Amino acid sequence: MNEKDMGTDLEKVLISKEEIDLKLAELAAEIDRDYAGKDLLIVGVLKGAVMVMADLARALSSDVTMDWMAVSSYGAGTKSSGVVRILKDLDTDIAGRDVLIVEDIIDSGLTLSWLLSNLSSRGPASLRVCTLLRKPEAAKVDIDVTYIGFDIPNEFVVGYGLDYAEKYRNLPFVGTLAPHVYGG
Ligand SMILES: O=P(O)(O)OC[C@H]1O[C@H](OP(=O)(O)OP(=O)(O)O)[C@H](O)[C@@H]1O
Ligand SMILES: Nc1nc2[nH]cnc2c(=O)[nH]1
Repeated sequence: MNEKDMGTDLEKVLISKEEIDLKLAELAAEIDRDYAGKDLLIVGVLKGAVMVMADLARALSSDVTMDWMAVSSYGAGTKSSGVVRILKDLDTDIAGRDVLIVEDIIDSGLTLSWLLSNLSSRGPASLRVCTLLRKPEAAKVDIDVTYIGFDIPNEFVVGYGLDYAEKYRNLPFVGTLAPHVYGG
């Protein structure tokens, strides 16, 4: 799907596919450097992080292993409920492993804060976070994030994995929705 096919649903493109590709290449180079000689496990948080995981993993030169977790903190709407449920747990035992959580977005930070405490209780050798997007103005908790793609304004965004009511995940860019779409 491209920008034209979005019709009147899209308000604006915030981050283009080209900007995302460039940023992921930079982040991948940093990660390659930081984990040289290590056996890195990257953990994608479903569903939103699918695109970031796929593109980041292919931009890395090092061999990594990949695993997935699905958690739910949002209902059908656009606000975090703060209540996190595991919908799918890791297949990997992460005790003693170097683990990098890969997220599409940190908004309130509630999901990640919960995930960090859950995964750190499993005894990884190291645990860090990489996110494509972060909304500093929306933060409800302070989180130490090692790899950040873009800090963005406090607006609801879709595309590149991010949905509204399960739609728009397949847009190759990140954009904002027209207020009439979500009743904003
Ligand atoms: O910082 P927070 O306010 O907690 O928001 C961030 C979370 O929200 C999104 O997931 P969502 O719950 O929408 O599920 P999805 O990835 O399956 O779309 C996103 O992928 C993060 O995991
Ligand atoms: N689609 C989408 N999901 C989110 N989850 C947390 N923040 C957002 C956002 O801005 N857009």
